[in-house]
Amino acid sequence: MSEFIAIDGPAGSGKSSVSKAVARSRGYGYLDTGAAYRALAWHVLDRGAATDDSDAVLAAASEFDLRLGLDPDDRTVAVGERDITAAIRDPRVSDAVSGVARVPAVREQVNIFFRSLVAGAPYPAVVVEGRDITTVVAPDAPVRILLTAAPEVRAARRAGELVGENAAVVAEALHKRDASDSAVVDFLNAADGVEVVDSTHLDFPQTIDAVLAVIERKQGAEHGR
Ligand SMILES: Nc1ncnc2c1ncn2[C@@H]1O[C@H](COP(=O)(O)OP(=O)(O)OP(=O)(O)O)[C@@H](O)[C@H]1O
Ligand SMILES: Nc1ccn([C@@H]2O[C@H](COP(=O)(O)O)[C@@H](O)[C@H]2O)c(=O)n1
Repeated sequence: MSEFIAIDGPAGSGKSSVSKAVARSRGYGYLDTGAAYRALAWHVLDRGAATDDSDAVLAAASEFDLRLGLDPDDRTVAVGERDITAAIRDPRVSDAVSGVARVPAVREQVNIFFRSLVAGAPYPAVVVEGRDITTVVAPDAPVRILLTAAPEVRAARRAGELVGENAAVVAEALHKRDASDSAVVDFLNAADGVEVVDSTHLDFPQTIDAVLAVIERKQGAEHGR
């Protein structure tokens, strides 16, 4: 049975890039839970429905053959035989994804999927990142981290990734998604026992080191080292 390393935080805080690097460096698995929500949003749109129609979302979720692995070097996401790895990063999906994430039955369904993936993982631990991982999906995980950064820093980092997109439009979309998502789960405040890593003034390697330091300290305490 794999151990959860639970990481949550707001949009653009570095959850996926930092978690992946941490998983690689420790030989752990990596689970991008946002990819599951994005894949479902893509699936709803692909069926010609809207993600603000919760009946349509539930119907799509009942016929949702999601394929998502734990290898930090393989980000492939598929629904059935269709590879949607790139499509789920499209702004059209980013704008629609909060609609599927606010349906409670969807959250229960994907959480069961996440726990079963980790339970059967061929790794000593899996770095699992998303917005409710430290609080809902794995509240008993030995390592729980809230990764954050100032809103303007997160927006600038995200704008830097999206070549050709207007920085102000990117920032507005990111803040809008945070506002919508934070009505469903609180990923802006650390729950009891959750360590905060604030990367506002850290570069990427320093952020990885800060997360690794928390993991080592927590695992050391857990195993009496
Ligand atoms: N400490 C850092 N310094 C500089 N850039 C960083 C740092 N941490 C992350 N980044 C960069 O910020 C961008 C956003 O990171 P990432 O996509 O991992 O965030 P996220 O929290 O997974 O976002 P979302 O929830 O929207 O998917 C990436 O380009 C990443 O390389
Ligand atoms: N644990 C999670 C993970 C994601 N979401 C929702 O999915 C969207 C996309 O997530 P990214 O990490 O890929 O940006 C996110 O905006 C949430 O709506 C979630 O609710 N819980």
